[in-house]
Amino acid sequence: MSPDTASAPTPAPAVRVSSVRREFRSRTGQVVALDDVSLTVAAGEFVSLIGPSGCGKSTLLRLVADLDRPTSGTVEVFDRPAHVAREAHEYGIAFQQAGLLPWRTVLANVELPLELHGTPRAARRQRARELVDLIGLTPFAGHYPHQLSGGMQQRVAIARALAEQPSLLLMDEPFGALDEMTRERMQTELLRVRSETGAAVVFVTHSIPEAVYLSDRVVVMSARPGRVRTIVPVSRPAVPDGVDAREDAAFFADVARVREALHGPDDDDPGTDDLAGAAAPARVPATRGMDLR
Ligand SMILES: Nc1ncnc2c1ncn2[C@@H]1O[C@H](COP(=O)(O)OP(=O)(O)OP(=O)(O)O)[C@@H](O)[C@H]1O
Repeated sequence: MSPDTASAPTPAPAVRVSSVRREFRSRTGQVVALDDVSLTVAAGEFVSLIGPSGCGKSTLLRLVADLDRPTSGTVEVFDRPAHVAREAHEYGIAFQQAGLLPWRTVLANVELPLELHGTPRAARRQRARELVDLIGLTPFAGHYPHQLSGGMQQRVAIARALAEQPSLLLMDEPFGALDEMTRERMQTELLRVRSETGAAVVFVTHSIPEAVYLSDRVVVMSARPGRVRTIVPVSRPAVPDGVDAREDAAFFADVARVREALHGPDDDDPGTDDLAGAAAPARVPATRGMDLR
């Protein structure tokens, strides 16, 4: 049984993944990327997926996004099959590469989904201006992607993902390519944008501190075949104005809990995956591909 089945489901969760298995066939044989994965994400909740490289985080996100279909099991978004939710433009997607169109300005990139779905010109321009303002790039609205820093490009990608007022944002390592300072600013920005929009977020990351800082819950996955190993609720205490939550003792305690969950004693097969450091002391991680600062 998945650890998530213990939590009481709300009437219309943003995401409900039930007993999902995803197998791939390749020249070298069959790969079981996900096995018996169940997960519920409440409306408005921020959930991060973390786990060793190849454990199926992106595969799970792609299934939720209806970019792929499970071999067995079901994926529902707001109580509807994922493909129905996608057709209803229920969610926005931002991946590691900002994926902006180089020949379109910031404003025109943000407008793109609205244009594709037939929103009249004046309405889409107004919405794009609001979003560009929300991400603090109004002075750059007429710039082209190559005139922006990596962090700015990522902000544009997030604004574009928000264009259709999605109730669910799916993000796959959106800050992975950014330097540390920009990344921290973007994390703060994302929390602000999310609190203004009320969207649920499913966020894939390799960084334990990033997952803890952003999330209400951190889903720790085991190495292939990917399963939900455990789900760590994050305490997120209120901190006084001017204090960064990343400097709070509760933050460090939660980081340690996620780290211990990743390297816990219940590792099924520690010798064959990227959690080769599973037997090492929890605070001396040796996980390849993980950012364990
Ligand atoms: N289209 C595909 N065909 C064959 N195998 C695939 C395909 N997509 C993913 N896989 C395999 O499924 C497993 C899970 O891949 P996935 O990209 O979901 O992992 P991940 O946890 O996101 O990895 P990373 O952290 O390195 O990005 C891997 O072994 C991968 O090689």
